[in-house]
Amino acid sequence: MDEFASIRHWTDGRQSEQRLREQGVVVGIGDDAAVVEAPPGEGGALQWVLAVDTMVETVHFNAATMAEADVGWKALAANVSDIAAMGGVPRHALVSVSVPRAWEPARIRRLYDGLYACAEHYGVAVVGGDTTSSPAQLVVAVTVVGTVEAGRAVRRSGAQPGDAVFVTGPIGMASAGLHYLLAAASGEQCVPLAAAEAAGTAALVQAHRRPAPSVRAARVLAARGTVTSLNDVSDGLASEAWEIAESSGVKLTLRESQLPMSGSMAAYARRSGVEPLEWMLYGGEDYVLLGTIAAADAAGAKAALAAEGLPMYVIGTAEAGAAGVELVHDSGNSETGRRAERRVPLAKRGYNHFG
Ligand SMILES: Nc1ncnc2c1ncn2[C@@H]1O[C@H](COP(=O)(O)OP(=O)(O)OP(=O)(O)O)[C@@H](O)[C@H]1O
Ligand SMILES: Cc1ncc(C[n+]2csc(CCOP(=O)(O)O)c2C)c(N)n1
Ligand SMILES: [Mg+2]
Ligand SMILES: [Mg+2]
Ligand SMILES: [Mg+2]
Repeated sequence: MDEFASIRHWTDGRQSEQRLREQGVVVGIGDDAAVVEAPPGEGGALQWVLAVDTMVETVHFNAATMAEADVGWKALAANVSDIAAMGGVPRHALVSVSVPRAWEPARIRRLYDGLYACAEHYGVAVVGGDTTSSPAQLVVAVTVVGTVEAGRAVRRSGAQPGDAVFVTGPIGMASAGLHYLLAAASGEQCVPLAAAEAAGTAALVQAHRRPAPSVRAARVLAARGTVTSLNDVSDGLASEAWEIAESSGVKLTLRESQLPMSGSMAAYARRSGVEPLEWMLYGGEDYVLLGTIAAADAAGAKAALAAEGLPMYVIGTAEAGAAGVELVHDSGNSETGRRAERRVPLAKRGYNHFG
């Protein structure tokens, strides 16, 4: 199959006319560039929200950790997560794939199975991309275009002293899943989900392979007008917290006892002799949101999300002071009343491509 036949094989007839119409697609896959209608805002102008993120074989995944469809899902999801982190709605995606010569077109077709599944889940129209060969590794770069109500994008820089700090889901699971997958890997085979089910790590593996960005939660939160900053957790909680702290000029104090830890992660950490806090603070790829909100609205926001079946965990506070992040070790025995609190500065550490 040549390049053009391959592109058709991967993308032809994958999305309904209705989805494309809904996202104002005038010219989709098949011309020099896509053309989409500038969406009219409901009750006000919209602004564009643009993001691109790349996944590279051996850096972001390998043959054992993810199947092709997982790579497709996650490549789009990582971008959808960045749009969510601005309070926006993801709409259009451009997909660039650089394919090793040894890869059959059927493998990329499977990548598109996952990518289109994610696109459908979040209402995104895939409108184009680019295709090249690659000397060795697969590279997937996805660009997502979204919209946000004019002037309402939620930045990293708005956190105020007194705000509550929150996350929209458990953290550390994706990293624990990766730990399991790397340990369970044997040869070039993708570790089957059935093996993870038997090992009690299926939820962790799925968190790693199929992250579910908090678009809905971000929209509910942003509409309240009380959320002062948002960041999605790609490089790890500590690293993202540092970004908010530095760009907002505040100190974030996180309470260890409030960090949402999944039961399966805690159980797997115990079994494998790993300190779970390491995954939660420095693991990354959670694609939940970390943010700050006016303290007076924290309970109201939590209730509004709960009404939609969405979690929100208050994990700390923003304070005046030198930009930085502190962790309060407060996981002492609350029954005996011995809660010796210890504050430690949190290292500005996380996944770093050049670190
Ligand atoms: N090569 C580049 N050229 C121009 N801008 C870039 C480049 N790489 C990153 N940026 C910009 O730098 C900022 C931070 O990018 P970064 O990729 O760290 O954020 P992120 O996408 O939220 O995190 P992650 O990639 O870890 O998910 C963004 O505004 C991004 O658009
Ligand atoms: C095989 C394998 N080894 C290591 C990792 C861990 N990892 C890679 S990139 C990244 C941060 C997010 O990426 P980015 O900053 O590019 O968005 C993390 C935590 C993995 N997923 N697979
Ligand atoms: Mg990025
Ligand atoms: Mg981000
Ligand atoms: Mg990163």
